[in-house]
Amino acid sequence: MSAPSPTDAGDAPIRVSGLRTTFGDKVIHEDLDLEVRRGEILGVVGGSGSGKSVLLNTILGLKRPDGGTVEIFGRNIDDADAQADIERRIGVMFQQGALFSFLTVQENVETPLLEHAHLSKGFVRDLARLKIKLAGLPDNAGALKPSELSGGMRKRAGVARAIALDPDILFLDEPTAGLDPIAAGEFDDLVKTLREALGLTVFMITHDLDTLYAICDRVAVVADRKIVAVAPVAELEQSDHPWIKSYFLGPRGRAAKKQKEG
Ligand SMILES: Nc1ncnc2c1ncn2[C@@H]1O[C@H](COP(=O)(O)OP(=O)(O)OP(=O)(O)O)[C@@H](O)[C@H]1O
Repeated sequence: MSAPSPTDAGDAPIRVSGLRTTFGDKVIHEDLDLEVRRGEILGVVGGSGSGKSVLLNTILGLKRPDGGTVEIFGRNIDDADAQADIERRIGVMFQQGALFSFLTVQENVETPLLEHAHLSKGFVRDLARLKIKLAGLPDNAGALKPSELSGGMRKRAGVARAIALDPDILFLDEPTAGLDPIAAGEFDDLVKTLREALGLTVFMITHDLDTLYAICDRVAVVADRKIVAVAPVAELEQSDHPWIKSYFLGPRGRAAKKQKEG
């Protein structure tokens, strides 16, 4: 068996160790550890203000840690030489899709391809069309501006842009927030299909219990400034941690479990 290459971090493409983050005197994370396994869909949950978005921003290199390390594909995100490679191999869909409002969907999806891949204009156009289709949007969606899309379609357009460069990791920030249950279920199906079709590792912040039950292999719980548990939902249901207990065994948690079983 050949040794793994430096960019091939065994089965943990994301590894966070001993993370400390602060805003002034306020400590958000202290000694936080998290490993995301290759090919899994990891849901990240936690109470409002527990630090999920700050964790995401720190992993993405948008916020500097005050202590500890973040490695993506086995390389420290602080390593200037690794940054371009890491950036090219991850896709991010922020809440609402974060699309450029003055560009069409097609142009939004072409943007990362034009920035990072040295391809002909015609090839970029065809690739963008393919990603739009993969994200489950109809052919005519490419010509529309984000304001002309429904909330669900906007999120799909955000996904199309996030997968433009064939990333290894897809980060999703509350992807089903604001969608009706049918659109949310369809979005879950899309994430699962893309994971299988593209071999993605998915890191997804969500409040949506249905999503956790439907598609997440494991769920990481942010509480008490760290990750207090990472496990499949069935295991978390047995946890004694007060927040986890109230989250999974409260009325909404029970309803989501019932729907999954039904
Ligand atoms: N730019 C900032 N300056 C100061 N404090 C901040 C900043 N960004 C976040 N915080 C604080 O960090 C803490 C964690 O915020 P974060 O947005 O990560 O929570 P969250 O778990 O994503 O919450 P929610 O589920 O409500 O989105 C909060 O107390 C928040 O007020």
